[in-house]
Amino acid sequence: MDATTMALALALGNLALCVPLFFFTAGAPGSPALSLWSVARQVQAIAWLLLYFGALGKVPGSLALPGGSLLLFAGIAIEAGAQWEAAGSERWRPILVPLLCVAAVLFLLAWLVDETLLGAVVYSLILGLFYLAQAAALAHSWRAASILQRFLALAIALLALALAARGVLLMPLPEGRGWLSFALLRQISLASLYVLSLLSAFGSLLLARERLQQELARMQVIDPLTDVANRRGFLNALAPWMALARRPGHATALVLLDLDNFKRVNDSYGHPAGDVVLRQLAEVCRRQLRDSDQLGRLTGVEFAILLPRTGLEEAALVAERVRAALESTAVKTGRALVKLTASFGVTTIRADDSTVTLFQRADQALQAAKQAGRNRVELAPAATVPE
Ligand SMILES: Nc1nc2c(ncn2[C@@H]2O[C@H](COP(=O)(O)OP(=O)(O)OP(=O)(O)O)[C@@H](O)[C@H]2O)c(=O)[nH]1
Repeated sequence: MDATTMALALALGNLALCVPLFFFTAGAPGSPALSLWSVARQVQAIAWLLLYFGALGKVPGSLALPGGSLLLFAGIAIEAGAQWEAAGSERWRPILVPLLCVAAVLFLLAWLVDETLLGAVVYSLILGLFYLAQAAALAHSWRAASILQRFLALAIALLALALAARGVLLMPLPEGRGWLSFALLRQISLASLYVLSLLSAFGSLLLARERLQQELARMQVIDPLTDVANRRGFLNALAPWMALARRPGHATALVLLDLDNFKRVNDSYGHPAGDVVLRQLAEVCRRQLRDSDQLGRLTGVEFAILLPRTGLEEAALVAERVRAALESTAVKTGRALVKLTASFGVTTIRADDSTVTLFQRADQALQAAKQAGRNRVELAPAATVPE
């Protein structure tokens, strides 16, 4: 494919992507990353159109070539920014415009000095660099990344290097050497750019879908207010420990905790302030626990803590630690400092327990703590047979 046909193909391809994207984001505003990505693709579509009409002679080359190239830099840099945004980092924001300005100045200088050689060198290097920034965003959380994300990071990085290789090799070997001719380098660079554009377009769409699926799966087991496991998530985490409790020597404890007199917080400061207090107190509890422990929100202001490989007395100490941490915490809401306490019921899983009997026993201990004056830890009676 020659460069003119490729410019047309990429212009039409990007336009065909932008139109449904426009209606998609207009119907239901998507994430900032998706909106940004949509802008990036619009800018790339205009860039390719300009380059195409420039190649046809419909727009003067002195305008189309630098104008199209600068727009292309901007489109690909914004696309890299969208990938960083999707990766949860905002650090790209303050550097985008200065980086683009430096790229524009470098390219224009190179192009003015020597359009064919130096201009092509800087053009390839800048495009390669911006695509490498995209690959870096995809590789950012490598351990947590899906197979698709890892593949895209590697493929985009390799193609970006192939694109930049032209820039690196053109300076020392302007005529090429042996089989590595100038024409071949140009073909490799054009093909890399074409595949990069398609790969990052389809890859980004698939990644967006994959992230949505992961978010939906997460929402099924995570409480959105406190960001700890919800009832379903907690019961999922509990299930294997219920099974393990049938084997001797594997004590696992369950602690139920209920915030005391929470209704007063809502009544005095309003429900939104109550939400803030609830969120912060959940965080206080979480900070007192090990990574292997599991905190869950069962209902309104009732939480549960699963303590694997923990006996009754040790669990009582953990509960006491959480109780003391809550008691000493003052949460600042808009209008006041709120101090709250919680009551705790502690038990361990028994070999013949079902979740119903387990929670009943922990709840009885919790109610005993409430009746004994709140802000205390009560233990369920220890099992008469070894646990
Ligand atoms: N702000 C806020 N309040 C909630 C939420 N879920 C439950 N609540 C409130 O928490 C309060 C729980 O009240 P109860 O558990 O019946 O009683 P309490 O006032 O905590 O008193 P005791 O449990 O008897 O110590 C109710 O007023 C609920 O409306 C929530 O997500 N946000």
